[in-house]
Amino acid sequence: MVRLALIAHDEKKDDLIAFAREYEDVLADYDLIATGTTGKRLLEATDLEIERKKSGPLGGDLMIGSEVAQDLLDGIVFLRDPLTAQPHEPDISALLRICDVHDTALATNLASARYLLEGIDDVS
Ligand SMILES: O=C(CO)COP(=O)(O)O
Repeated sequence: MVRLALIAHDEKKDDLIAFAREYEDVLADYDLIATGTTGKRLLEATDLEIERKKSGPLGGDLMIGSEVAQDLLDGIVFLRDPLTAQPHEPDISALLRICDVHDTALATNLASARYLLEGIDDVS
């Protein structure tokens, strides 16, 4: 089964929720994980089952990065806020880097997130 991580910074959480609602039928067939607050918001807004990790600033990005390092994840949709400095920027960079190390599909905006979902069935 496809295992996908969903993450959004605060300014992007509404966008991710709208995206998850739009693709809810597709996402319902996936094994989903999310960082803490993103997961909470998605659980409230959809009927999806989601395994919640720690909140991003408390290590959630690193927990998801650990799954990437173990080749447990097929892809990540990570809607970053490019206009706001994040206190845990090193953790974010680590997650992006380990995706490149392991050639794990990573979408950081809605346009690429659509491509990722449309293509992920083919590669998994
Ligand atoms: O900060 C995040 C990603 O870097 C997301 O964390 P939350 O989903 O807990 O807000």
